[in-house]
Amino acid sequence: MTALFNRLKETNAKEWASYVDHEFIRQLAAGTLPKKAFQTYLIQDYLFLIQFARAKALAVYKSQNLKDMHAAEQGLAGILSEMELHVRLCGEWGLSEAELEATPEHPTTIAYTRYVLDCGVSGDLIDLLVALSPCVIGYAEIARRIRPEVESISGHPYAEWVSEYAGDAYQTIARDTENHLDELAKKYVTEQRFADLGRIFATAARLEADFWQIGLRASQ
Ligand SMILES: Cc1ncc(C[n+]2csc(CCO)c2C)c(N)n1
Repeated sequence: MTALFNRLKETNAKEWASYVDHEFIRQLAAGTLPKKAFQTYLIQDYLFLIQFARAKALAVYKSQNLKDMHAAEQGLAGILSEMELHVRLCGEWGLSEAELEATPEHPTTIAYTRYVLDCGVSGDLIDLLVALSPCVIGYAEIARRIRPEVESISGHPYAEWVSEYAGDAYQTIARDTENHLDELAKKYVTEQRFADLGRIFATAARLEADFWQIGLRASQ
């Protein structure tokens, strides 16, 4: 069987494309995305990452062995370091960490994060990791693809954001995440189960596309 993650992507190609080829990303890559769109997105992303840190902690709870726990631990460490970027950029715009945390969550932020948490609470570790996979692996794919365009524009306004995700540290986390999911799938995922996991994957990819839309809507 093709490795699980690639198979999920191929089976849900439309939802995947709506996420990784979103208009927000096209404008971001070209450097034309309005600042208001990016700022609105990044503040919501900070709130999103707080919930995703909880989801990684839930992955520890759902793990039955140390290997799976370490993988969740690495994911949690990745989120905490990613949030330093958010705090720094928002600080440059005059927003404190306390103000960030006091910002109300957008309905899409609530929908996406609570959906993922519920996949983990009501399902097993694989359900949870599949719900998390578009987020972790999608950003690595997006950043790799747009990096040449971003680097060709001097003084690109979003260069720091892109280099965070295109950098070796993050690319390695994303590759490890994909390999870990594929290994678990080889052991535990049957053909019957694949359809259920596909629905989780497609929902998470659609919610990622909606998440970009939070930013675009704010600048219209
Ligand atoms: C909406 C949204 N989707 C994905 C990411 C990317 N992301 C989420 S958690 C994490 C660290 C994984 O170890 C990364 C890179 C994001 N920031 N916001």
